[in-house]
Amino acid sequence: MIRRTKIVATLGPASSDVQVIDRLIEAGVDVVRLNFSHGSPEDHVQRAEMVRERARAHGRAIGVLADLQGPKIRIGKFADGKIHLKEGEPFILDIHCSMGDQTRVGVTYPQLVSDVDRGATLLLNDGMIVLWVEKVQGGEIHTRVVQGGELSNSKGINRAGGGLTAPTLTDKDRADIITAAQLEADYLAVSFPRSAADMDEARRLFREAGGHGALVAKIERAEAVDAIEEILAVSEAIMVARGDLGVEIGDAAVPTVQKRIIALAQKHNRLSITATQMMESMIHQPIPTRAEVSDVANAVLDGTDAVMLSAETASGAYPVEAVAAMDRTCREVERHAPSTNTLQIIDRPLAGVDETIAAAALLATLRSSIAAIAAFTESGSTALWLSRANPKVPIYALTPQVYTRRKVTLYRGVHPVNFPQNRHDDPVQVMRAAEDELRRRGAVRDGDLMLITIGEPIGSPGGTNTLKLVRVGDVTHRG
Ligand SMILES: Nc1ncnc2c1ncn2[C@@H]1O[C@H](COP(=O)(O)OP(=O)(O)O)[C@@H](O)[C@H]1O
Ligand SMILES: C=C(OP(=O)(O)O)C(=O)O
Ligand SMILES: [K+]
Ligand SMILES: [Mg+2]
Repeated sequence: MIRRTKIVATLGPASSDVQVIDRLIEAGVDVVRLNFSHGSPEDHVQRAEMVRERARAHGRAIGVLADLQGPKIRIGKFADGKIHLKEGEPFILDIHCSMGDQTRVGVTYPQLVSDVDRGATLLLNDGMIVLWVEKVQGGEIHTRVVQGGELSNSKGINRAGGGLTAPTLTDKDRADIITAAQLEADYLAVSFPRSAADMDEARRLFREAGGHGALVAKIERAEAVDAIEEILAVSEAIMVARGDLGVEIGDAAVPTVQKRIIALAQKHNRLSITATQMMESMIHQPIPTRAEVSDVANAVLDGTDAVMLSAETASGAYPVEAVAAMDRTCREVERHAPSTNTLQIIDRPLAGVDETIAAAALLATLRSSIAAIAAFTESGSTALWLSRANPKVPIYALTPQVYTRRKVTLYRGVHPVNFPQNRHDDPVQVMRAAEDELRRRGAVRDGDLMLITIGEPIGSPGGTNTLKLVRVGDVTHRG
């Protein structure tokens, strides 16, 4: 069975050459994430081009998600790339330091010195390293290591209890939005939004720069959890960004927030990505822990559209194995799990014609054994409605639009298919061609039942109004 939950993999130094990208694609990556917190704009442009070139070679569509850094404070770089901090040692965050060593490191946000005082606790690398502030002296924050460990280049710094003062979109983000538009990002992820206004501002800048992609609100601060409904109203997708979120609201609060916001996204017909530390131990080990497998499985059961890999694929030793571990976990869970939220779409008042068609399609899959759904779509909206209905049957989004094929890579249960069509085509011929295409792909066989959704006129967005139940290979309906 084809996997319904999508896999997002962050690209970095461990996943930048053609061989690794090819293996990631073969292992089943659906969307790549370019993390603008690391690397240069040129690196990201090159990676996006390489991924698209390799995706074409594999006959696949792969989405590109550009993730802005946001107002996150980060440490600078180390001469040796990383150091090892031991409990009890002194360590200095120094705004004038350009190359770090065992005693000190730079910070990206000089104002940090006025934001912290003696007694503050600083959490580095999503809370892995804990520093206690002893004194602030000029441009130096003198700390004592409370919890040590490995500290490498550009790791984030949070203050325990949250409270960042910087605005959501930094000057770097504004420049990176232009790069994201130039590399035709299919998704733009905004870090640390507090409100709908932050998302509106990012969208305005992205559209002004010519960006066509959808917007992802990263839920990673307490204010965003409180403002979740207004943020969902103006975003196509949310990310449960558990790294920073865990630091801000406490790790123990994350699982229930995750469940709540995935359910809300589903209810509002929005997409959701579950992110961070999903297969963390695979940075160093070829197999995941049981706890990590359970974490991925639970996100699938929560109904997330996608599960995400961060350092596992960006800088870890086993990027391909990490994708493979996610892939087998998702498939196994999907085989046994009941389809979540299935009846929600049928129970609630239906808003539009396309939503009604999606509900009818879902009902058909519950009553008959349907092998696949072929959805003709221009903008992807029919595919989104069908995906929100969450049938157990694969949904093939048939579209001539390359942007749409790349966008639906994130939609749970939806698989993009390149399908040329135009408004003068005869609908009967078009549907027959769809049947042949799915048969050619092995998605259906002669004798199977399949559903087709289509609108009139063919090739115009938003017009889906027809649901057809077809027996594959049956010549009588072929007109
Ligand atoms: N483009 C990149 N270049 C270098 N290192 C990267 C890149 N992307 C990710 N990484 C590494 O992987 C780690 C985890 O990835 P991610 O979650 O994307 O970043 P972070 O947690 O730092 O925001 C990063 O801290 C960094 O060490
Ligand atoms: C995905 C996240 O954001 P980033 O990796 O950019 O810090 C997170 O905080 O979980
Ligand atoms: K980021
Ligand atoms: Mg974050």
